[in-house]
Amino acid sequence: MSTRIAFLKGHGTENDFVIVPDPENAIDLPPAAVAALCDRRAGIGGDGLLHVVRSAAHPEAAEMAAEAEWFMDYRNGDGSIAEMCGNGVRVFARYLQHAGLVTEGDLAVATRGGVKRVHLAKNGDVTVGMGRARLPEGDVTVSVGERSWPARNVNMGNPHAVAFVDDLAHAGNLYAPPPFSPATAYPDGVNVEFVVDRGPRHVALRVHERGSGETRSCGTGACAVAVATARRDGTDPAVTGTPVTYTVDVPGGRLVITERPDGEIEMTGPAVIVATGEIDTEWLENAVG
Ligand SMILES: N[C@@H](CCC[C@H](N)C(=O)O)C(=O)O
Repeated sequence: MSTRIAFLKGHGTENDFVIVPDPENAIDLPPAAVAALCDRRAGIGGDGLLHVVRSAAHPEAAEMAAEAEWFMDYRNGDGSIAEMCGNGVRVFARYLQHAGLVTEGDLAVATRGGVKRVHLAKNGDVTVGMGRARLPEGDVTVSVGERSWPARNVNMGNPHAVAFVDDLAHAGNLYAPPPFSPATAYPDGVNVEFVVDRGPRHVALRVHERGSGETRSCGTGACAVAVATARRDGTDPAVTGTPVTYTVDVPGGRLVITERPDGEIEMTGPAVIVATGEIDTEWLENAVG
């Protein structure tokens, strides 16, 4: 007889997630199970999965338990693990509110990228303190077909390569990760953002995410883009002493990113729970094989 596991489905600017509440970390979710659940035809479908666990119950988060009760055990759609997911944190916080585990206002969420401070606003927006970006040195070129562009390395806990292009269509179909030169530039893979200008302090992006393919939004990617654009525009707050805000349009909506002179970055955007349901564990066991 099959048993059932509760799940929810949510998204943040259409970066969508299967949410699996599991406070005591009792559900085994190997990569193949995550990939089966995120499969858009044979599973529930999602760019990634948010495993909701009490920090104290997870070996990777126990040290953060005093600061943050809940750990976002984030997985990419292919089952791989990533350090951080910006849209994921907003949706994670929205789930905690939806489940009555937190109320509107401020909370802390443990992630593999450290504890993130989150604010659930009355208007439905969610703001996350994303920490500081690192800008590793290195000249990298990203190509699509005949075109190639220099890419800026920006690390938001997870790696990003940001390329400014004339037209987002030049990024092509993004079915596969765009090739880099040197090919060894990112041994652990990378998320690639293609960026165009839309107006003063306003850009738009398309993204190919490591472990998920082209997605409709990437929160860490939008932060990486804002950071790279500020350096390009001469608005780097560490230099000007003034915070800078960029509006970043993604295919699935809009994110607003502010970087302060101390390097701290805040991201604001929506987060929505769209469905609840039950996973048939017999199906999942068969899918995993
Ligand atoms: N969509 C996420 C990023 C998820 C992780 C990424 N695919 C990686 O492997 O680093 C976001 O909103 O930040």
